[in-house]
Amino acid sequence: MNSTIPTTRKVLSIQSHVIHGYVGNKAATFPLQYRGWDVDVLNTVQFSNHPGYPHFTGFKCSTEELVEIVEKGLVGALGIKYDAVLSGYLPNVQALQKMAEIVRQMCEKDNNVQWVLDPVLGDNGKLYVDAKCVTAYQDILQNSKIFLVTPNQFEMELLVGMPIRSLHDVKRGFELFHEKYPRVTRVVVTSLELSEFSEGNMYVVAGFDSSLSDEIFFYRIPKINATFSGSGDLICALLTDSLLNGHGCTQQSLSQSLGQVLWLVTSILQKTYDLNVADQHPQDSSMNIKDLKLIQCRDILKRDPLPSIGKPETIKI
Ligand SMILES: Nc1ncnc2c1ncn2[C@@H]1O[C@H](COP(=O)(O)OP(=O)(O)O)[C@@H](O)[C@H]1O
Ligand SMILES: Cc1ncc(COP(=O)(O)O)c(C=O)c1O
Repeated sequence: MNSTIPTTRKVLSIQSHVIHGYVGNKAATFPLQYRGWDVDVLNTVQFSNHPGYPHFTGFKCSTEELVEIVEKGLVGALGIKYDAVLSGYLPNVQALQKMAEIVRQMCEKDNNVQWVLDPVLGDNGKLYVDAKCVTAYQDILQNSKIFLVTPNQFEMELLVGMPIRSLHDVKRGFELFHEKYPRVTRVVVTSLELSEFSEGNMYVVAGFDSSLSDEIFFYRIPKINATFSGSGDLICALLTDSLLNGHGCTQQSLSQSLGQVLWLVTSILQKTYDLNVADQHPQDSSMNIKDLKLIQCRDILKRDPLPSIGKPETIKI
């Protein structure tokens, strides 16, 4: 076999599906495919559109259906070897626990499988899953070897059990996270709103890689004047690509990968915003942007090599 031909990486993505719009698997699949991944897509729910719209219809998969597809089908009968498993929204605590147990075993049996876990719990102080999922995620993070976890600010607060409002809290939060969940190697906390940066209208995105250093790093991102659904699912998928796809010769550090992924996400959100402004009827002043314009952003997704959003700042633990 010609060793210069790169192998195509395989990921199993376990997330929600919407027929219209781009959240969950709809936000992850196209970007991953466009960046060269073979994506096996397991949809945990099938909704007409995401629940941020006033109405939606659809159905949820039962725990038994989800378990059977992975255990009997993908792993059992087909014996597929994945490079990564990406887990996101699961419809109830039982499905979350069972699916996590299956993924944990997949990673234990095969060291090559890397688990990227997005602990989908809620946003802006509001849970959008059963409260029992909080302790379920805490147990999963304590007991499983996980490559990367991507909580938002609220989810990180729930996982470490303290409010995070300042850079000092970020430092303490990461320390607590590492004490509580030593088997999790990398953490990226997306869109932190911190007291130090409230004036400048900035988000902070912070990361820590326990395998590399004792430094927390963070990027400041100017806020676009809108809210987006699916941006969390998008950043998680793009981090999976950047950290595990082996673009270029050397494996990148988490901090380098995050800088490039933030360039991609910011470019996609800005283009989505610009297209929305161009499409808007004058009476639609609310900038609650429901659907990412992922297809219109395909040229952005294809950029290689990727620029970085800037240089990270660091905090010593
Ligand atoms: N209004 C915004 N302006 C600029 N960037 C944004 C905005 N909303 C989201 N993002 C980007 O999307 C990423 C993920 O969004 P976030 O809101 O943290 O995810 P979640 O949907 O999981 O809460 C952030 O790290 C940030 O880069
Ligand atoms: C079922 C489901 N999956 C995924 C998402 C997207 O989450 P995020 O905006 O955190 O990426 C939503 C948000 O509305 C959702 O309802």
